[in-house]
Amino acid sequence: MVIQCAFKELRPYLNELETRFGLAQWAQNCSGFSLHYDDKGLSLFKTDEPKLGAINVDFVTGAAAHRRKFGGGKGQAIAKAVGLNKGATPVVLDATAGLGRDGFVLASLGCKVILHERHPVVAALLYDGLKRAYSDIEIGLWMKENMSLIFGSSHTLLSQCESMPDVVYLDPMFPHREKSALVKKEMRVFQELVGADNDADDLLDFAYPLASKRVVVKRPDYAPFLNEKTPSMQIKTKKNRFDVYVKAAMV
Ligand SMILES: C[S@@+](CC[C@H](N)C(=O)[O-])C[C@H]1O[C@@H](n2cnc3c(N)ncnc32)[C@H](O)[C@@H]1O
Repeated sequence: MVIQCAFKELRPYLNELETRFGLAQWAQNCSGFSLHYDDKGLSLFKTDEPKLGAINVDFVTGAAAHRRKFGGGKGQAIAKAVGLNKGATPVVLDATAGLGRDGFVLASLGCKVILHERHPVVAALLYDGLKRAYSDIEIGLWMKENMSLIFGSSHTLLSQCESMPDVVYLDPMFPHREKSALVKKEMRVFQELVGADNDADDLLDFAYPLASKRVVVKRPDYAPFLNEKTPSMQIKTKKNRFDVYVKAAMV
């Protein structure tokens, strides 16, 4: 994998990312992708499919800004799954953060969100998006208070947590059933870059004792329950469902 920056002035920051996330070591074993850093931030490209364009994390403008200002509110499925329709604003540990989209929706709805991501490239993209958001004049302070990232595997991190979050949120990768052309560009790149999270079943066993109120698992509608454990309730959307494992009432 090629890792490059647009101007030499940007090199120190790229070096910091390479060190923090071990990108250089990872790049040796990964072909077909490139990481490019310029004044818009860090972007990932799939080199054999340039038409897919850049994948990066932008919490400040575009879709994220729109969602923050005009998003679906506490009536949307993810909010109900986490328990926000009961007026609570829980601490949520998003143990499979990805690019932080769900985490950002939850933060926009009033949750404090701690993100865990173990894939070096995904974590670097997320870190870069958070860093740019932290320095934004409008949302910087709020982002710093409500969204933070820990790089590492939740298989280890969940057992080391010192305080109990109200909710642990899980959205591991699951093989897509649809033909690849139909799958959203980001999901296609993720499937190739990250692969299937075949060890995801174990996460429920780490998450359940840790959460004080509930564990929420996002699954495609055709996926089996995580670790074959039947949830307390389900909230369904068109293509996904949220399996909710309730431990205590939200207050
Ligand atoms: C489907 S994506 C999550 C998408 C995310 N919900 C979003 O809205 O952007 C799954 C992510 O979980 C990460 N992941 C899976 N198992 C993990 C673990 N044990 N610890 C940390 N991250 C994990 C994968 O690397 C991948 O980036």
